[in-house]
Amino acid sequence: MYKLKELLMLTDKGYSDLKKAIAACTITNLSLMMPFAVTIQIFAELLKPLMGQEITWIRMWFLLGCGVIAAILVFLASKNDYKKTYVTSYLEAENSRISVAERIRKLPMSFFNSKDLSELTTNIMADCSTTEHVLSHIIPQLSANAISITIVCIMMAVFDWRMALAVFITVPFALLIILCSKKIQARLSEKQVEAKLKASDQVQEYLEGIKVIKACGLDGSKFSALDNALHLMMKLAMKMEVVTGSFVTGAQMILQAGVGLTVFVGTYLLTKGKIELIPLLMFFVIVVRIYGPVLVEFTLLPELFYHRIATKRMRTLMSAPVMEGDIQKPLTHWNIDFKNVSFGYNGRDMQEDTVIKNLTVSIPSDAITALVGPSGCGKSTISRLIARFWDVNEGSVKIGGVDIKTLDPEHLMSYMSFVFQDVVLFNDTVYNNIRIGNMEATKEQVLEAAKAACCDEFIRALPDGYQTMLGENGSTLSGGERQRISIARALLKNAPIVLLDEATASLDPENEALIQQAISSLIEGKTVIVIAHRLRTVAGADKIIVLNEGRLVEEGTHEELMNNRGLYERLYRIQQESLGWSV
Ligand SMILES: Nc1ncnc2c1ncn2[C@@H]1O[C@H](COP(=O)(O)OP(=O)(O)OP(=O)(O)O)[C@@H](O)[C@H]1O
Repeated sequence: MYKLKELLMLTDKGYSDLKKAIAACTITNLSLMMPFAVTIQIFAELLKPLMGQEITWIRMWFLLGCGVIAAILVFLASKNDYKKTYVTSYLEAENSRISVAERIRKLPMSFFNSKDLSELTTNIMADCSTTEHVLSHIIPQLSANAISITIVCIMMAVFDWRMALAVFITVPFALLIILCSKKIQARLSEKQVEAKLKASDQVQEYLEGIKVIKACGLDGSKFSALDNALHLMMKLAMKMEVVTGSFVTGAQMILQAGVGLTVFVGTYLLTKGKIELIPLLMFFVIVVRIYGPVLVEFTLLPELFYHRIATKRMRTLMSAPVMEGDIQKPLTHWNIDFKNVSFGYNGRDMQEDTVIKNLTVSIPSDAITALVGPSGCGKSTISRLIARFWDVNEGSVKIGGVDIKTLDPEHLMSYMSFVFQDVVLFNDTVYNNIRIGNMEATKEQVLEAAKAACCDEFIRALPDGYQTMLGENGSTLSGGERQRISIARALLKNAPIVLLDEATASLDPENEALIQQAISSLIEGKTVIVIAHRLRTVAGADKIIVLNEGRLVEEGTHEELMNNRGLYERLYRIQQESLGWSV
């Protein structure tokens, strides 16, 4: 049984609930035998005239009374069974969804580089639903049926072992067919799951890229890729049904042969005078009744095989190593030091993919530091390393002298605010989207942050003001408005380190002025790291770090770097010249 807990990836509570559910289901199954036993007794009573005996009416009334009591007991057992199986399985599935989401939150970004979104969605939604289904509809019924079938088998064998043998002899053969099909079904299930993932990937890509698809006239080719993926999914689903159906039907046929066998053996024994008519008739009734639960077992088993694939995927996710570091030590200084840092998105083994190369640089506290350099030189990567979205492969990043690898990632995050160019807004109210910055903030604080980020005016003009729903990723707002909401969020967080990545790059001058004003409130008295392409926007920074191909090439103030006449001066000059261009 312990293996079952591992196999189904259950929590301790889930496992103990499953045991209760199996017990409840077994009780229901056994209680269902009571009306059946009463029916057989009534049946035997009714057949008495055939044997030249009289019906005992007192006994008949007694049996009817027993029937009513049995029906009440069945009702109570089913009610208990329902509560124990369904309610607890839904709770367990909810728990496993939460633990998967929690795990995902703790995984390093490198994990997400190798996984796509639809696979993770499948992990959280479909795999947990499979667990839900297996816990509510499969395991308790399967176990309870197996227990009650065994009890009936033993009882029948005690009564007449020859007849019991005739009834049950076909069961192992039919079961063998189901077990033999396990490998084929598992292979097909895996293919089917892959096809489903591919199809949901295609649907997602099609919907996300619908603008580009239309603009570039890709409807035909992109749609045929989607069409093919959906067609493959349908084909595999049908194949799966046909294969599963064939095995189950084959097993059913063999099992049903037991009815004929029982009649044959029974008639033989009757003619030889080795069995009475009434017990024989009882066996005939039982053989029809008992094959029902056995058939249910055969249809449930393939579903259990399928569940193993879902748990395999969940197991991979749950065993992926989380980010190291659990120190919650409060940080008091905000100077950031990179020492001999090397980093590549594909890990330390892929030397040719190294993005940051042996970088040693300091970012002073309570000052504005700009990261500049040609596109792809690693500016954003450095900001990701500071936030520990990724861990360095070599060297160290220290904040206030503490190696951030030793810190709990969530604790570290509490010291940082971000403003990125692509703002993520949630399908929630404007108010809640700002409050995400600090869930403990009061209403006044939220409004104050919105005002400081120049959002208040446009938010009040929205149909429901702060309570306006934003739609998916705030699609109803302009780029500048979205950006200001993200600044309000960062302001509310009031973290000592602020990372700004190209925050004003794609905005018109009016919006840019508003955002500059919002940013000024945000960065006041903070350790600020700005990533900028347009060098004139960072000319006033306290320190400018110039990178090229992942290496530090220059550092200093704007004046110092201009005097150096190096890469910075060259990039600055080119940008100034381009300002004079017109289209
Ligand atoms: N998630 C990722 N996985 C693999 N490689 C990545 C990833 N993100 C960035 N890179 C690569 O790392 C290198 C540096 O990227 P980065 O975004 O840090 O440059 P950047 O200087 O910020 O560029 P830009 O100014 O164009 O935004 C690039 O070659 C890029 O292709």
